[in-house]
Amino acid sequence: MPALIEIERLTKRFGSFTAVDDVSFTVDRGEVVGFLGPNGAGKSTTMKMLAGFVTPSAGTARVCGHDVTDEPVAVKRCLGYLPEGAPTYPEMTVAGFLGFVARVRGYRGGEARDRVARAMRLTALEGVRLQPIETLSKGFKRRVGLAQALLHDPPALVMDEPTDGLDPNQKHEVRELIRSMAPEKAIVISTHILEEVAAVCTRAVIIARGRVVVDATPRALEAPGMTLDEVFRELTLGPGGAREPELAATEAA
Ligand SMILES: Nc1ncnc2c1ncn2[C@@H]1O[C@H](COP(=O)(O)OP(=O)(O)OP(=O)(O)O)[C@@H](O)[C@H]1O
Repeated sequence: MPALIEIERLTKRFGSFTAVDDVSFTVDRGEVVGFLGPNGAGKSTTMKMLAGFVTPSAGTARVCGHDVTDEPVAVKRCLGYLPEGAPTYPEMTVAGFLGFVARVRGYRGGEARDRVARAMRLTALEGVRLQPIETLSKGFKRRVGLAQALLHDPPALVMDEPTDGLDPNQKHEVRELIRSMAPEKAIVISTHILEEVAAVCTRAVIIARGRVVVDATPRALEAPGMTLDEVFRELTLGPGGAREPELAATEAA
């Protein structure tokens, strides 16, 4: 059976600048892949292509067997996506926003209420359910983003820095949540926190300058007597290790 997430020679060019360059990897049910790389390496762009927000320039990606370009609606049904910064509608209450997401996803009546209640329970949002999102702390806003990604209980989850902005307790809770969901799902998380990889990931894919430089278990990475931190620096530093396109054409993402 094919993996739930399949990325095959995926490439994204913005003008003459190649942000994602021939990236391939797969994620099976039960795997949590930590997607690592320095700023500007191409992590968010890869995730946006998986979620259908950016069109690939070349290559393909499939989620639950559906092609991200040819079958975008089918992909969205089986994918939960937490974008960077977790954009929401700030003036809506938590319950109002999640109810709206439930309706967009096609749930009505009791089922919609149950889905919203479950998503709020998983992300511990019940206490702020009637609060406008703009009045929440950064960590709680992030959890609202997480709740909308989990609402339809998708088999594939792609999360762009899920613990960004959370305090240590909240980080722990989100990692526990990811761990508890892992057996049933294929999960990709991007992160800059290397300890997170050891804590929740079964595999690490390191990307630099748009290209995959490592795809291995966290344990295999540490094996040659180096910490993950040292391995990361060695693989991603160097000419152009962290980069921004100087004259790259922009494209609305
Ligand atoms: N819409 C766009 N137009 C032009 N260049 C873009 C666009 N989106 C991203 N880029 C460039 O592509 C490169 C990869 O960006 P991306 O956001 O994918 O990196 P990242 O690995 O997620 O970085 P970070 O860790 O800082 O979030 C960067 O150099 C970025 O400036």
